[in-house]
Amino acid sequence: MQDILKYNLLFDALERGFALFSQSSCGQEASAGFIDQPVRTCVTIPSKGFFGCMPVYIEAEDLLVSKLVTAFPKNKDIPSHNAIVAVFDASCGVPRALLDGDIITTRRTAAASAVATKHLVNGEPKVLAILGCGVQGTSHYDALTAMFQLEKSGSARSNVRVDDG
Ligand SMILES: NC(=O)C1=CN([C@@H]2O[C@H](COP(=O)(O)OP(=O)(O)OC[C@H]3O[C@@H](n4cnc5c(N)ncnc54)[C@H](OP(=O)(O)O)[C@@H]3O)[C@@H](O)[C@H]2O)C=CC1
Ligand SMILES: O=C(O)C1=NCCCC1
Repeated sequence: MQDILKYNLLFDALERGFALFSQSSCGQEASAGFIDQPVRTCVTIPSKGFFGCMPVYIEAEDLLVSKLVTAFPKNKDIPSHNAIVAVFDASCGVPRALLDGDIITTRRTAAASAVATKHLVNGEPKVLAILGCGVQGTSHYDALTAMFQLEKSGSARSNVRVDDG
């Protein structure tokens, strides 16, 4: 997954996916087929974290896919987020693949931020500052520096601990 899921490929795929999802969601007919993606369903594990299920039907690929993801923010020495992605054939319902979802979560999230920034930013961004050097802090640095020609970029661990209750 590390070798396959390059940011430049992800940027293009996400832009196409977001456009199709938006068209499908407002009932527009898209020649590239529709996407049916309900909001993630979550089960809460009290004071520990959550377990989320993220299904989608992608007509153009004839695929049914679901990510299953856990977020246990208090994990120490093991990742706080863990995921698998199950892929089924939408023509017959047969399972086709079970993928490690960790790199997919790490990079897709950051690539989505980079694509959103490209469309929302006013002008060409020059400076990037990231607070926090966890998995997403690091992947956002990689994705945003891959997307933009920045003059200054950096990330830092926060000395301020937010009280998470
Ligand atoms: N929308 C999406 O698709 C996704 C969203 N996420 C969300 O992004 C966030 C980051 O995830 P990820 O990077 O994987 O998690 P990590 O556990 O790898 O990193 C957590 C980050 O938060 C900081 N942090 C944790 N607790 C505190 C605190 N009490 N006060 C201040 N900083 C704190 C850590 O700082 P330090 O290193 O100094 O401890 C670290 O930078 C989470 O909220 C996660 O749920 C994640 C994946 C996908
Ligand atoms: O959308 C995702 O993927 C995730 N969102 C919140 C944290 C878990 C993964």
